[in-house]
Parts: sequence; structure tokens; C-alpha cells
Amino acid sequence: GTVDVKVPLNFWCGDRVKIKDVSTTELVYEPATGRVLCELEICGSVEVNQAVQAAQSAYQAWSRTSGMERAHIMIEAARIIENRREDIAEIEVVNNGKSITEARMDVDSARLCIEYYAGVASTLAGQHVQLPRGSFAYTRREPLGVCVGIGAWNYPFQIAAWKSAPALACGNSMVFKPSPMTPVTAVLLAEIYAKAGAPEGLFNIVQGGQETGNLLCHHPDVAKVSFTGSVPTGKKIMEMCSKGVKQVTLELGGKSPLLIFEDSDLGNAVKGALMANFLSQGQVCSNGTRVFVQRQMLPEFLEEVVRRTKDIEIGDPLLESTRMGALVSRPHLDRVLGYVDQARKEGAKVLCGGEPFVPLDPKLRGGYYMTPCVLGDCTDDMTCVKEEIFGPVMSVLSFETEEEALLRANDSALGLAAGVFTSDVKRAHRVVEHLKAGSCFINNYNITPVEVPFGGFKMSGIGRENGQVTVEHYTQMKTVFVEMGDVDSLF
Ligand SMILES: NC(=O)c1ccc[n+]([C@@H]2O[C@H](COP(=O)([O-])OP(=O)(O)OC[C@H]3O[C@@H](n4cnc5c(N)ncnc54)[C@H](O)[C@@H]3O)[C@@H](O)[C@H]2O)c1
Ligand SMILES: C[N+](C)(C)CCCC=O
Repeated sequence: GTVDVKVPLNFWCGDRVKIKDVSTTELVYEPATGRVLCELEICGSVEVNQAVQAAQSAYQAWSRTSGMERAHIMIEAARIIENRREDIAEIEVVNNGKSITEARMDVDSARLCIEYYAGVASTLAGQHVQLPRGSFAYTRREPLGVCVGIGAWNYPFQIAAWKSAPALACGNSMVFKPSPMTPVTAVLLAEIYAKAGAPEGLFNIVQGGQETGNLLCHHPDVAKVSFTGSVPTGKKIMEMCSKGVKQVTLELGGKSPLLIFEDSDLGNAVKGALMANFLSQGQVCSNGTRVFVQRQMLPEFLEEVVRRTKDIEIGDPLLESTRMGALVSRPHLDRVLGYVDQARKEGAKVLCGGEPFVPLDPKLRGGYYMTPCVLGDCTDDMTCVKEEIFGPVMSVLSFETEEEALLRANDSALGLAAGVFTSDVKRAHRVVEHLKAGSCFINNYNITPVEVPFGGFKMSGIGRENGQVTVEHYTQMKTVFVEMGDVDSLF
């Protein structure tokens, strides 16, 4: 309730940039209080060109450094993040509304990602292939050039790190555009890279929404776009990139299933369902919002999950005891509450929550809070079961057999994540083999160690973030043929 952001939030050529003759600004709100946090200066074509140019010139030198040289700077950036963990987490809370406990975990994930790719940078290597008569070929893994990152509002700092770390490790430079709702922390990462020794223009921030994003995607000097956000926007990004045959990574939405079999450990299954639905006020792409529970276990599961959901402490996200903060905006809160109303009308039973929540502290009264909700008696045709709500709303469904559960779980155009709880090890692996999802969890949910690839099947996306595979998404392979004898000409 006391923070006013007055410093410029755009960043290129190694410094924060105040836009000359700014033509468009947007208000940014503090979700916990509803106060205006800052007036965001939006980048147009002049500013986008400046940022891309800065990235282009940094790329010339950076792409010729060794992996070890890049690793050195990235390790220093990770060290600075570790030292600034608390202040980055606090400002993330102010801008996003999530609890301080979760914000600290996001900052840690960002740091670990940069550390991990610092390690990967020095392992990048090609292959040597022996050919007849002493001739040979070799391959080079070369960077793509200027990469663009476009982020969603639910994990602002973490997304900026998950995109920049592999891009920079592979020798690319980046222009990153955060969501205009959460513009404040990505620029801290830009400052940190610069302080760690990154050349001017290596990692730049342009602020804005759809129009700024369009300018970036169409820019002729941009080689690749890595996007995190909704499916409709992802389709537009892919279409724009097709004009320049640019590579894309798309991390899109989900409506993921969580299958709980009757032989599961009840305590762990309930904890898993809570982790699958209520992190970050339910605003998580990978959330397992369709919770299928085998019929024999349903009564005890519901009793325990509702009891624990009612116990979730909601309120000031900066307090250590708070487990659920504010949703990101007033319109988004209204949209989520609208889904609960519609679920009720379509026959679901609201077992708890789903109401606006007004904290006692007067400074929080304008914040965007709601009570976490569990919906019972859900059926597959209900809107709450079919559409991504992106809020703290768990839909519980029951099932009889494994075959039936798999058919229903896979009946979605999306395929980001899926989970299974069971004590039968054979069943666990059989089930995940059949689940049509990019990230599957057995007896846990929503953990994303940075050394493990993350991404979706079907309309949930293209490409992967994290893990070694990302190197393939941020480099291109050159093959070089070397003739050691004479040319065998047919002419
Ligand atoms: N799979 C993942 O890793 C992942 C992670 C987080 C969020 N998400 C998804 O993101 C969505 C919520 O985030 P959101 O509301 O910010 O998504 P969104 O699609 O509205 O916006 C995402 C970003 O795209 C920008 N944008 C919007 N229109 C654009 C255009 N035409 N051209 C270029 N850029 C454009 C926005 O300004 C923002 O920076 C949910 O669907 C969620 O599942 C996915
Ligand atoms: C760290 N989480 C909670 C798995 C979130 C991954 C990124 C998606 O929104």
C-alpha cells in the first residue's frame, strides 16, 4: 500500500530508458490493495527498433564468446539474484499479488535456471563425422540471433529468467516484453545481467501490450519468438512469425487432469490436489483443475480437500502466514467469480469458497481477493470442466475404471500437464504412457525443477522450456563438409 514506482521500466543499451515524447501510457495496479502502482510508458515502433538494434549489436560480440565466458557472467547474475532474493520477491508480490512465500520460490527458480544454463553453456559442442578417403564433416551449434521473449503476468520474474537463460547461454541476445499488468520485475533482471558483466544490449526490456508484441514479432531483425500466454494469443504469434519463417516456442494454456485412484495415500492425494489448484491463486498454466477421483475414495477425499481448502489463509500477500494473496486484476477476479456462478447454474455443487473476500485490514479493502473454491458433482460437459478458469477453482469428478478415466482425461484440445496418484507402480506408468500431456506427474503435482523439460502437447504449445532440450530451440545446426581428396566430378 505504500509503493509508487517512478523509475523507467524500459531498458536497452545497458540502462533504464525514459521514452521521449511518450504517446501511450497504461496504469498498473497493485492487486493486494487496488492502488495505482505506476503509469507504464508503452513502446512504439521507434523504441522497439532501438531495443532490437541494441540487441543486434550485442549479438555480434556475444555470439563469438566461448561458453565458459558466457557461463562466467551468468553465474555472477545468479549470485546477485541470490543476494537480492528478498527485495525482488517483495516487489513481485506488490506487482502480482501472490504470497511472499511463493514469490521467493519463483526467484529461486529464476536463479537456479540461470545457474543451470551457465553449466549448459560450456557443454555446447558439435559432432565429427568420418567420411570416405579421410574426408569428414563436422557440425556447429550456432545461435539464432536476436530472440524475443513475451511473457504472461502469472510468473513475471521467473518467465523472464526461463526465457533469457537458455537464450543467452546459447549465444543469442534477447528483447523481452513482460505483460503490461506486471512490468516491474523483468527490468530488475536486465539490471542484474548488466551488473554481472553482460554487454550493453544483451538483454533488453520493452514495455507494452498487443501492439508492442506485434511490432516485435514482425521485426525483420528478430530470429525467434518464445511466448508464454494464452492459446488465442499463441495462435496469433505463430501466424505473425510464419510471415518471416521465424522459429517459435509456445507455452500456452491448460485444462489438465489429475487422476486419483482408490489405492492412493489419501493425505498425499489431497496435498497434491491442493498444489495442483491453488498455487498463485490458481493462476498457473499447468494446474490440474479436472480432479478425477475413483468413486470409492470420493467421500473421504472431498471431506479432507474441503476441510483443508477452508483453512487456507487469505489476505495480505506480504505476511509470512498468508497462503493465498490477490488475483491479478479486478476484471480477472470478476471473470473467475463468473465461472463459479455458471458452474452453479449448470448443476455443480459449490462445496466451499467461490465468494469475493474482503480482508479486515482497511488498506486491503480494494484488493482482488476471493475464497478458494471446490466444486463437486461436476460432469464433463460443464463449462468449469471444459474451459481454463485460471483462478482458485477445483472441479471434482468421479470415475469407476482406469480406461474410463483415461478416455475422459484425454478428451481436451489442451495437453499441458497431467497427474496420477496411486500406490500401484505398474498402473502409474501405464496411465502416464496413455496420458496426452507434455508434463506428467506421478504422486506429486506442479513441481518444475529447471533441469527437467516443461511444455505442452496439442494446443498447449510447441517446444520446451528448461532442461537440455532447450538448446535445440535456441540454436541452429550448421554442417560443414571437408574434402581431403580430389573432386569426383561427373562432368
Ligand atoms: N505453458 C506455460 O508455461 C504458461 C505459463 C504461464 C501462463 N500461461 C498461460 O498464459 C495465460 C495467462 O496469461 P495472459 O493473460 O498474460 O496471456 P495473454 O495471451 O493475454 O498475454 C501474454 C502476453 O502476450 C502479449 N500479447 C497479447 N496479444 C499479443 C499479440 N497480438 N502479439 C504479441 N503479444 C501479445 C501480452 O501483452 C502478454 O505479454 C493462460 O492461458 C496461461 O495458461 C502458460
Ligand atoms: C512453477 N509452477 C508452479 C509449476 C509454474 C510453472 C509455470 C506456469 O505457469
